[in-house]
Amino acid sequence: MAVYTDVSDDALAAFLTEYDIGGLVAFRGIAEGVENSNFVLRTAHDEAQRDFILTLYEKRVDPGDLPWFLGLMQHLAAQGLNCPLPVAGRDGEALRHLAGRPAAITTFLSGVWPRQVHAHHCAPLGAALGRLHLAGSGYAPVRANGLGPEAWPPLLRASAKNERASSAFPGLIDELQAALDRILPHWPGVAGRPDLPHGHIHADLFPDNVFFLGDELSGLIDFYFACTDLLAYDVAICLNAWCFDDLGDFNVTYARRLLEGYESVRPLSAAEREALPVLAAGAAMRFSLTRLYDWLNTPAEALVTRKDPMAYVRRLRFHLATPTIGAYGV
Ligand SMILES: Nc1ncnc2c1ncn2[C@@H]1O[C@H](COP(=O)(O)OP(=O)(O)O)[C@@H](O)[C@H]1O
Ligand SMILES: N[C@@H](CCOP(=O)(O)O)C(=O)O
Repeated sequence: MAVYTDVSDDALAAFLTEYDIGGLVAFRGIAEGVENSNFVLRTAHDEAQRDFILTLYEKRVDPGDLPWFLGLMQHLAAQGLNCPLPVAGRDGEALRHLAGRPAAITTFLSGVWPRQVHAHHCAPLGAALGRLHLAGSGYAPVRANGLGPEAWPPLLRASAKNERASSAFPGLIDELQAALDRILPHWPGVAGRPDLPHGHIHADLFPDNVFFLGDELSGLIDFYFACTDLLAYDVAICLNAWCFDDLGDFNVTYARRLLEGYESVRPLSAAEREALPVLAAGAAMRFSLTRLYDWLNTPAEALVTRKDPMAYVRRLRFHLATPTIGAYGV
């Protein structure tokens, strides 16, 4: 589920008077997603009906970051990227408050996310990521990645302190510590290592954040982990999220298509290609750590579905055992 905060009819009616988007026709919570509360809102203006998404921002989103996220979506949409466009109220402000939470309305995107990834999804996904990176370059404000390499040791320590860590995941804390010791000294731009191109990255472009209509990619959503970081790290996140099957096996055809799609828009430099194994290991580490933390700290009776950290630990093992870029289809 992802409706953490209920919205009463009266509160919604009062909220909508601040907009010029027509009268309310329908309103329902969306069960998918894990971070925020999302609702579909249908309004009518004269004869025309329109759908919107109402988001109430919850636990992990720092309210101070919301203007950056909404500004980035506005910028990307203006550049022609198909992403949700924040809708301003009559006073020109898109970021407002509802039911005690920061809230915003954005445009509704058509399409469905692929429940099963196939090879034909991967090139369009790569190309869309490349377009996102190019389109983001004109957005001046910067947001550091709060879940980048500096955040990984504290996240691991926080999980290690949890009394259930060793019984739920025997040996995992030590394995992740050993993996961190291998990854961090090789991270681009640290300890005198050459840096790589930076820009605004999505940082969570998993299949559930990418919509398709038939074989056509129709839009990208969920920019609430977006930040300014290594562009190739975003590629590495997608290699993890799109190129492993349900058994945890890496699919090099998917990876090749993803990279070809990306490079049809933004070719990777030789240094970016060389860095793919460590970036992919870092991406697997990031999702292993946040999933592990959430697994240990989400009460079993909570309505949200906990995501399995081991799925990303297995990816991490693959990357650490695969130090050459050939294995990625490069
Ligand atoms: N702009 C949008 N257009 C259409 N559906 C959307 C849009 N934004 C979110 N959704 C729906 O809400 C679900 C959860 O959104 P998401 O942003 O991934 O939530 P969370 O950040 O809480 O994980 C998506 O899977 C999709 O069904
Ligand atoms: N993609 C992350 C969790 C974030 O979920 P989202 O619903 O906001 O995309 C993971 O799989 O661990």
